[in-house]
Amino acid sequence: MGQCYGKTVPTVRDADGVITDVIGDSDHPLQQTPVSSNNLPSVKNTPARSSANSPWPSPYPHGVVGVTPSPARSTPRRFFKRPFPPPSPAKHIKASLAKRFGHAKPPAEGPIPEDETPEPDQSLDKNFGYNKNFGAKFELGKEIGRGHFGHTCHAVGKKGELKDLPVAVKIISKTKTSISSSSTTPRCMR
Ligand SMILES: Nc1ncnc2c1ncn2[C@@H]1O[C@H](COP(=O)(O)OP(=O)(O)OP(=O)(O)O)[C@@H](O)[C@H]1O
Repeated sequence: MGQCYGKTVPTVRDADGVITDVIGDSDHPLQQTPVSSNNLPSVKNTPARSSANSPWPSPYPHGVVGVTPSPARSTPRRFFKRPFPPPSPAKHIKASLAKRFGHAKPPAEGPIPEDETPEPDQSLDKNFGYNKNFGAKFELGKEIGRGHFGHTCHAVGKKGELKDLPVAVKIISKTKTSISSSSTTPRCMR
């Protein structure tokens, strides 16, 4: 068990000294593969040269002897090293900015305007100045919501243009901002 036994293939030597393998039994030989005396297949009688009588026709046109040269020889040379570096994407960005704004200089950094033409009654008061005298200006009510930076409370104005008007006051924790010195920064939102 576990051993491999090779099958002895009978051979026939012709008058030229060419040895031919005989595949199949002696009564019904299936195929004969000519080999030379050095146990290599005989080039003279290979099937590629004797395909005229083969039931499978050759894909090459008739009369062509040998193998067509490889088309790889006619492949154009590839240059892996680029003569110029690829264009910088920043140039495209600058060009698009120049096309949009009329000059190559990008707009000055700053807060992005939320609304081009805000209506007076819909704009938010973004000034943080209610930490002083906040209790004198607004009557703080119950909490109506919470956000990431703080919570929002209902309030009513006591004086000024917001007198007796309901407002929403967002109280931002001091730990979430660095504007005010107090622990919380009330922010009035209409
Ligand atoms: N003007 C308002 N009127 C009524 N309710 C409001 C008003 N502003 C805020 N709220 C309520 O308070 C909640 C929290 O508001 P807030 O502005 O803190 O939310 P947020 O923008 O998600 O918070 P953050 O910006 O801190 O993440 C809202 O979900 C809303 O229910």
